[in-house]
Amino acid sequence: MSGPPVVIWAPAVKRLLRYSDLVPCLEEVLGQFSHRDNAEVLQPVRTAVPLRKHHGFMLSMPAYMENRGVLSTKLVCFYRREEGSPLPSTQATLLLLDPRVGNVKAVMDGDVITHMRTAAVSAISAKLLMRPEAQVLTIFGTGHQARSHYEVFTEMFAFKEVRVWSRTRQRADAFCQSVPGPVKAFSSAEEAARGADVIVTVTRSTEPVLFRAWVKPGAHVSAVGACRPDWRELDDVLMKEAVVYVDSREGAVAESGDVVLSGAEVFAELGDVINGVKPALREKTTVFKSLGMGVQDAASAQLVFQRWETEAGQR
Ligand SMILES: NC(=O)C1=CN([C@@H]2O[C@H](COP(=O)(O)OP(=O)(O)OC[C@H]3O[C@@H](n4cnc5c(N)ncnc54)[C@H](O)[C@@H]3O)[C@@H](O)[C@H]2O)C=CC1
Ligand SMILES: O=C(O)C1=NCCCC1
Repeated sequence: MSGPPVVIWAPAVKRLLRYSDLVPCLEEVLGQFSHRDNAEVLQPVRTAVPLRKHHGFMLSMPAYMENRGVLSTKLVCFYRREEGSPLPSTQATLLLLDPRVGNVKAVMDGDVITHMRTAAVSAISAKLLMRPEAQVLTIFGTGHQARSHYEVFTEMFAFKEVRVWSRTRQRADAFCQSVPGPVKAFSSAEEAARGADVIVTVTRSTEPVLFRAWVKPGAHVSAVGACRPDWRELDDVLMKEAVVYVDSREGAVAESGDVVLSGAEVFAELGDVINGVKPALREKTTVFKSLGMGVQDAASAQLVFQRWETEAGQR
């Protein structure tokens, strides 16, 4: 019989997970995913259960990496919240199992993992697809993902200017005051976007907030919100004119309103670029449409658990 699972909650996950470990680990995992070799990664398209009464969805995100011996599933609920609602818009819990016997080894907070692994994957997209001379980063949104994206983008790259846009100036100002480095607050999305080399959209919008007319030719856009087939963050023109990269083709055609409703062609997965199978067209305007993958959570949970075991062994 196996013992009960350990519980590793948000403060411990935050202490144990570092971008310097996460980014190279996820880069490797994205490449493995795109090989479509079942011994490397098995990840069915996630299921979404609508919580109609509560204006939300529960996603179930299993993944198995046979070669690494990692089996996990994340349950994440996300909601359309009224502005100013005290309730969280996303809540996640992760189960890490022993694939040999099927017992749950750890129950982990999934929020910190979701914030950090999503931002880390966007940073990988920027590393691969932004122009080397990129100087200006713009973030649309001021929530959890905005913060984690700010953290990893400023840790990995040396932008000369960072901008943030929110629908209210107050929230943009509050974001600027809460982060360690200089950020310019914008109350006009257009002004925040014009001239930016990299634009990260991390909003809960269901309508386009970023338009091709505002995007500098050759810029890189990492589009992280709009994770339902009828939700949008980017307009049709941007989707059709840019070269579109995704985390998973199956996920993008099933879940991305920006891809499905625009009719844009998906050029490649990030993993295809990492594997050298598809080029990184840095000179073109590029969009990375992120939806999130169970295998990103699985690899992150393994990193947390390994560090937790090391710490436990030292106690
Ligand atoms: N691609 C992925 O792997 C993941 C995507 N997400 C998605 O990323 C987005 C952001 O997530 P969090 O930062 O955790 O949410 P959050 O609730 O912490 O922040 C959302 C931000 O969007 C803004 N916002 C809300 N409605 C808006 C509208 N109509 N127009 C413009 N801005 C609006 C809010 O003011 C806030 O700044 C959500 O859409 C979420 O579903 C979340 C986790 C993973
Ligand atoms: O991958 C995830 O985790 C999520 N993706 C879409 C929205 C909520 C969380």
